[in-house]
Amino acid sequence: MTAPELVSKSRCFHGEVHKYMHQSTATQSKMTFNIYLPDAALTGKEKVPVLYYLSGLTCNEDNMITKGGALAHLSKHQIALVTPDTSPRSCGIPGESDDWELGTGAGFYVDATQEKWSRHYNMYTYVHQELQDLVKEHFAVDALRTSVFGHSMGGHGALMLALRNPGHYRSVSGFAPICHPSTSEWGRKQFTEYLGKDEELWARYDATELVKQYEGERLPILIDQGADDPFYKSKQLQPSHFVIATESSRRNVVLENRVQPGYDHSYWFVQSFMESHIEFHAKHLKQ
Ligand SMILES: N[C@@H](CCC(=O)N[C@@H](CS)C(=O)NCC(=O)O)C(=O)O
Repeated sequence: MTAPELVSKSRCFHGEVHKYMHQSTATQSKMTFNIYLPDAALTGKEKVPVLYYLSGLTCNEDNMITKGGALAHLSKHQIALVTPDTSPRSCGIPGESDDWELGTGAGFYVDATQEKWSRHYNMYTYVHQELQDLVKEHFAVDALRTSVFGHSMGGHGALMLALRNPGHYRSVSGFAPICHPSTSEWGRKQFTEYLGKDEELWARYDATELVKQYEGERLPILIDQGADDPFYKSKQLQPSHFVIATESSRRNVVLENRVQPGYDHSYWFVQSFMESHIEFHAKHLKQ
């Protein structure tokens, strides 16, 4: 695997934030990501646990790492953070950037099967496999201690990745995750476009459908949802569907679901609960 190309490097909270670009096999395009490495990982003294964060619609690799308020807490726990982009970019697909809910910035963490998108839009393989292989090879992270979290579309991506791959992620959490994409406009629109009309295939990427079938190792899950989030109110997120599916199927998942009065969908909300999510992951990553 060719080494990623360093684009920039900045010191921050007793560690460094690096931005890299690399040619991806999964997406057949250049991809960028940021990685925060605490000093222990930079000196090579020890391999540190690693958290992957998946962003929401319209985001790139920078939104969370610049305004999520995560780095001080990651430094305290000596955990690395990887923030990938949310889609391939500038692939030459007709209309790829015309709609903020589709294409650029909206990859939905699936492997597209529809011809228009299938060459490049393979974000599932990219974030779950290719990027993690690359990070493991080039940085001092302990891949056996990996967890995943995310926001909105990325919160769903995190839940879906963890439920599809029992034992791979120690813990998973979401800030206002889309929870049942087969039943909400955010989800149906993108699944139809990327995966076609076969709803059985959708179910393999839908966190609520996946939790009904989960047979893996014990999976700790934390969800925070702002009560004043307009996308929650308009039923794009549907956390209650996920809660009911979890409770009724009695699967090997331990879910803490919290609704936070007064908070909306923005990074003001995300940064308000970031410390609590990192404490949650640190507990499981250090066991
Ligand atoms: N552009 C949309 C909002 C999209 C949105 O809220 N995106 C969330 C993720 S779903 C986000 O994190 N946006 C980027 C940011 O706040 O930095 C609108 O105008 O309603």
